[in-house]
Amino acid sequence: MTAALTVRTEDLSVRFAGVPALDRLDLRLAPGKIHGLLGRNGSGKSTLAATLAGFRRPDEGRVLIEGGDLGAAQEPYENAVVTSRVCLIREAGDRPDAVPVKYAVGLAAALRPYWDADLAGDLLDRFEVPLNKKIQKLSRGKKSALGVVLGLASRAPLTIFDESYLGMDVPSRNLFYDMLLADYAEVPRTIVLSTHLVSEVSAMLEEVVILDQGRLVTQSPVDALRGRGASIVGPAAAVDEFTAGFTVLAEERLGGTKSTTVLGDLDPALLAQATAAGLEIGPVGLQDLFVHLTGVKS
Ligand SMILES: Nc1ncnc2c1ncn2[C@@H]1O[C@H](COP(=O)(O)OP(=O)(O)OP(=O)(O)O)[C@@H](O)[C@H]1O
Repeated sequence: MTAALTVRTEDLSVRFAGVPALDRLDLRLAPGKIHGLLGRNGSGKSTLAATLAGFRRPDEGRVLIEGGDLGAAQEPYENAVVTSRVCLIREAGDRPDAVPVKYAVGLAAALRPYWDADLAGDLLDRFEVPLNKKIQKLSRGKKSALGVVLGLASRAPLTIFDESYLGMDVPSRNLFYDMLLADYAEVPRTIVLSTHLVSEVSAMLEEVVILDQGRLVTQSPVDALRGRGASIVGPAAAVDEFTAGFTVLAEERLGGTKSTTVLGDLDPALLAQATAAGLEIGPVGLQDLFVHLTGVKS
């Protein structure tokens, strides 16, 4: 039985040639949740994922992984007990690729204490990954699918997918999301999905970490983040009148109807005013908040 792990970073910095890729990060990833690790290109997501998985030694500060059958907090770097329980799947693969798929599957089965062979077989069938083909001869999408299979079937108490599924086409990615949710419901564990494609994964996430230029912008449950703003939909003139004075995150117009996403709290008096004006109030989209918080100009 997999028991989810808790991850903490304390004052974590990683530098390349003196330039910080991660800058004094203090984080806590709660056990048994699906976390989104979000940030623009170059924000430090892959560096953080690699450091959490023990692939990289921090330059300052530390990573601590605890709970489950690990018990007290331990650092992952050069620690085989921790790293056998932490599965990082990256687009690059990190596997020998002049060997058939079945070799990589056998290796994972030998190294992963919670490996589920039935699940692996089922997923290889569903993603149509041929067991006897050499990994280097697989298409990019099938290589990604192999990574997804190894990540899910490892049932590692901390499983990190670092944009490893982006090589797959949309139906395969949707299958990955479905299989991830189904297996996570059966065997809860701590999952991290690193991505800049926020809208695609936002419905699955329970908590998010947003990085920008190696620094922590925010760490928050998704619901709390969505509560930081609202979308107002209705007749364009009424929406414009109501949203004047708010920070506008996004606007969309279809004929006479407009949807404006704003930052800020809507108290009960404002909500009543909106209803009286015939406006509908909805939650703010994670993508809009992400764009705002990381300063992307749309
Ligand atoms: N091996 C390396 N050598 C030198 N600099 C690196 C190395 N790996 C990452 N960096 C730098 O560290 C910073 C963070 O990169 P990282 O790959 O962690 O970002 P990312 O958020 O995963 O980006 P992307 O979404 O583009 O994959 C970038 O400025 C990058 O150029």
